[in-house]
Amino acid sequence: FPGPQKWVENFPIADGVRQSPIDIVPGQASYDAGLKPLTLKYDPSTCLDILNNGHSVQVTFADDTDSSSLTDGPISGLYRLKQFHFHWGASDSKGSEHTVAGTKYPAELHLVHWNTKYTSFSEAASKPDGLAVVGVFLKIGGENPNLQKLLDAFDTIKSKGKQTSFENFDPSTLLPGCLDYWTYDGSLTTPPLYESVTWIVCKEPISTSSAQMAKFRTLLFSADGAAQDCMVDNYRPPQPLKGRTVRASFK
Ligand SMILES: CCCSc1c(F)c(F)c(S(=O)(=O)NC)c(F)c1F
Ligand SMILES: [Zn+2]
Repeated sequence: FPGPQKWVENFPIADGVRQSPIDIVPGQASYDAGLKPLTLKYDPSTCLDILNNGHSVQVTFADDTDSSSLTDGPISGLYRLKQFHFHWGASDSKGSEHTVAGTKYPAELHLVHWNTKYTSFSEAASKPDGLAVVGVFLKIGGENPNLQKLLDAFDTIKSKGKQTSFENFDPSTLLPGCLDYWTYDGSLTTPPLYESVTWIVCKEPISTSSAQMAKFRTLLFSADGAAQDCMVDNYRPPQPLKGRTVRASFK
């Protein structure tokens, strides 16, 4: 799985006009009074399992009903939660995909939702209005007890392809208190890099501890039996804005 610089060979859209992530420059974002507050309604009973997919740790949700959904904010219609996952660094000095005026956070949470105007996630994933991803930065501060519930499952999903049941987790416990956000049109940040994502990046980070970040780094990119390859630096660097506007939901 080659690094970000090589993706363009197999995925030419890597050099596309609406690639993600980006560096968000607050002073250059335009406040849009028409942007609504986010409505996130998550039902813990839709939480299914936790998986090491070889690129990140992912928690997957049942998306056969509207029980866990995103509405309002910059989007129209209803988007269903499919999964959430993280990106992080080899040290606390890097790891987030989006940056804020050049500042890197140690990690970034992505809550992936798909537009129910389409019949499934996989149909929506390649459409220009198919996905809405809520991004939440993690900063080093106090230990996060809600995050700890995820970390406690990591020993059983250390290597690529490992999966274990993970039930009754409420993803809203990983959201910041303030849901002010920046929004822009972008893409998946891993191949196939589809330009199908309405990005909604929360201004306020959540806290995690350095010890908790170290736990993320115990995961492996590699499968059982293969040479151990620590899962770190699974973030794509910021991409050119190419004339896009970043809107802010707050002054
Ligand atoms: C067809 C992709 C399968 S679901 C998925 C994912 F696995 C992922 F990693 C990202 S990301 O690009 O890394 N973060 C925004 C996504 F957006 C996703 F929708
Ligand atoms: Zn992601």
